[in-house]
Amino acid sequence: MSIAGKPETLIILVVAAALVDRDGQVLVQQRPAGKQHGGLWEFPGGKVERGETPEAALVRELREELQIGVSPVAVRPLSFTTEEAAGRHLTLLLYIVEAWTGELSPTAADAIRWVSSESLRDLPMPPADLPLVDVLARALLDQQSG
Ligand SMILES: Nc1nc2c([nH]c(=O)n2[C@@H]2O[C@H](COP(=O)(O)OP(=O)(O)OP(=O)(O)O)[C@@H](O)[C@H]2O)c(=O)[nH]1
Repeated sequence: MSIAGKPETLIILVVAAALVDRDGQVLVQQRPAGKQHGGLWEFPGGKVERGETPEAALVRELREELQIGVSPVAVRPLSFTTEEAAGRHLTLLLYIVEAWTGELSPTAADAIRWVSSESLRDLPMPPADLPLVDVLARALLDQQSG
C-alpha cells in the first residue's frame, strides 16, 4: 500500500446543490430504485468529470437533472464532507443555489420535494449528507435572522 492509500480505492468527487426558494424551502430529489442509495433523498448533483471545475459540473448537472439554468457565479460553496465505504472514497461538495432560470423539470429522480431545512433531518438521506444537512440548517437560520 502506498502513502496515497490503497491503489484499488476509487476516488470520486461529487457536487450537489441545495436549491433554496424565497421561503427558505430546500429541494431534494429521490434517487431511483436500483441505483446506489436508491429510494433515498439527496441534493441534485453528480460526479465531476475529468477536466471539469466543480462549479461547471454543478451547472451541468442542474441543467441535466432539473432542466434549469444556473450561472456559475451564483453557486455559493457551503461545506463538504468525505466518506470511505465499499472500496471508494467520496468527497461531496455542497453549494447553495438561490437563483435559477426555467421551470423545474426533473429528469433523473423518482420524485422531488421542497422541505424546510429542519424537516430534511426527518428524510432518509445517504450517510454522507447528514453532516451537511446540519450545516445547511444552521446557515439558513443565520441567513433568516441576519
Ligand atoms: N447527487 C448526489 N449524490 C450524492 C449525494 N450524497 C451522496 O452520497 N451521493 C453519492 O454520490 C454519487 C453521485 O453519483 P451519481 O450517480 O449521482 O453521479 P452521476 O450523475 O455522475 O451519475 P452516473 O454515474 O450514473 O452517470 C452517488 O454514489 C451518490 O449516492 C447527494 O446529496 N447528491
